[in-house]
Amino acid sequence: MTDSDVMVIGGGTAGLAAATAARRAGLTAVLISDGDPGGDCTFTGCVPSKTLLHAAAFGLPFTNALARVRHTVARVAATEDDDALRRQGIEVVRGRARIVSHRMVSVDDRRMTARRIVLATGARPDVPAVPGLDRVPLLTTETVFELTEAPRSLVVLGGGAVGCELAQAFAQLGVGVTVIEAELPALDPEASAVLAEALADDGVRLRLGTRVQSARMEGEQVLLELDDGGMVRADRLLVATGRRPDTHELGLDAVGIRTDAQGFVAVDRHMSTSVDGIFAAGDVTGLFPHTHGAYAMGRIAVTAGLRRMRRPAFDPGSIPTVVFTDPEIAVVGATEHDLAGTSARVAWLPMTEADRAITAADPRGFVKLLAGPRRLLGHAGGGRVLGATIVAERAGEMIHEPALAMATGMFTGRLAQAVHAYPSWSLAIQQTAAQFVGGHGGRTARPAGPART
Ligand SMILES: Cc1cc2nc3c(=O)[nH]c(=O)nc-3n(C[C@H](O)[C@H](O)[C@H](O)COP(=O)(O)OP(=O)(O)OC[C@H]3O[C@@H](n4cnc5c(N)ncnc54)[C@H](O)[C@@H]3O)c2cc1C
Ligand SMILES: NC(=O)c1ccc[n+]([C@@H]2O[C@H](COP(=O)([O-])OP(=O)(O)OC[C@H]3O[C@@H](n4cnc5c(N)ncnc54)[C@H](O)[C@@H]3O)[C@@H](O)[C@H]2O)c1
Repeated sequence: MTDSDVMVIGGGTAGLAAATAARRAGLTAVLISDGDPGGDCTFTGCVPSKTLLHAAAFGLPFTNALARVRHTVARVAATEDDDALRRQGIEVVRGRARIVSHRMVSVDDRRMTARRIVLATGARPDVPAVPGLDRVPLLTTETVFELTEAPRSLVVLGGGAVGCELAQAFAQLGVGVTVIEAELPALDPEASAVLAEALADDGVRLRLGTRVQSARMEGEQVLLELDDGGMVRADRLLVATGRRPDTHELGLDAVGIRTDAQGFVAVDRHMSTSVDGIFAAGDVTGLFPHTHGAYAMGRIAVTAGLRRMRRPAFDPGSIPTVVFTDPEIAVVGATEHDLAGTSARVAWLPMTEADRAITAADPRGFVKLLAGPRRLLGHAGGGRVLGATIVAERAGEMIHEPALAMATGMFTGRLAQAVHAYPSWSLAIQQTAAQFVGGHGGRTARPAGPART
């Protein structure tokens, strides 16, 4: 006899999704959380960063913007606190869990058993091994939202999603920001170019293709020496160079759970780890480090074990990602450089030709759709959607149409036929898709190749 059907370790998005899915399936669920339920997304990730971006774009002063962040975090956290979970029948245990055996977990002196265990312990900021970095005061996403006063200057190490979003927000709040990025992210190069220009327009200084060699304090300021011979000084340093799995003292070795080279827990498509009865979901797997991915994985970690046939599986292929800068950068599926040299075709529409962008006086960006031949039918009907990159003020909303087309195997001709409202941002999707089945505004689809317009 076990204490519960499902025991979830970690109260972030993946853990909450798993516990809720268990209850919906009529199973008993225990959620072990070492902090307030909500995890990274609510307290140190999506919610504070998107609130800050919004407050900065709205022109709030720094202290008001950070106060709004704290207020918003509290509001969201209240929707998923212990009481809210107990009302759903989820037993919440506070503390740091450790796996004892493939059916048993301990929290302090308490031992609990379950038929199924879900690891959803997330990830933490990863600070690179740069000489001197361990001796300078630095901010990470776990501390940056606690600032109460604006620094005059901020250097951001890492120009990924965190680096770009927070650099833009801080710059708009009046802080002098420099971003140091070793390698350009694997975005469509045209998307990177628009983003770089937008950041520069907001006053962000970009030091691309360079690494930090050493760090030290000089008076009150942090001084970073770069491998291109340059130096950057700033009042504060934000390290945003990626994340490592939070498996510290979790006891993975006790039961032989396999991890990859970076320590992320290895799982199959059904979120099963290498140990029978133990599943993993969310950032701790390193599979798709976004909240909506964590949510999907958390549900699958429970529901896949309930079925023998047509078991739910995690397929990140048609799940979009959005960087919430201004303009937004949204991507689903393949990019053009992924498909260069294949029989795929690409259609491109600059937002300068999209009436909604013109009326909004923000014609930055473009829509790029990629389509490939279908079996037997080839490019008839425009081919099936293989990917999209959209850069636009509302790209994060527009991307869901090509994402849905991918998930349902729709061909681009259908997107072109569906009458879109004028002048919506999404009309640009119809106009781009029309290039696969005739043309739009003198533009027609061309073979995918090295990115060009
Ligand atoms: C600044 C920032 C902005 C972001 N913005 C976005 C965005 O806009 N959109 C998006 O999709 N994603 C965004 N993300 C990513 C998103 O926050 C994560 O992908 C998501 O929160 C991961 O959820 P999770 O449940 O896997 O992990 P987490 O939310 O990290 O939850 C894991 C929980 O488990 C707890 N825990 C760990 N070990 C134990 C243990 N042994 N016992 C008990 N509890 C334990 C942790 O304390 C934590 O509370 C952002 C991230 C950051 C840092
Ligand atoms: N909108 C969103 O969905 C969103 C927003 C923020 C964060 N996130 C997620 O949160 C996680 C963390 O984001 P992140 O931006 O920290 O990680 P990231 O992996 O997205 O980017 C880290 C960047 O730092 C650079 N870098 C690494 N070491 C460096 C060094 N020594 N010097 C200079 N540059 C270096 C890398 O080249 C990379 O571009 C990611 O998984 C991301 O997907 C998502």
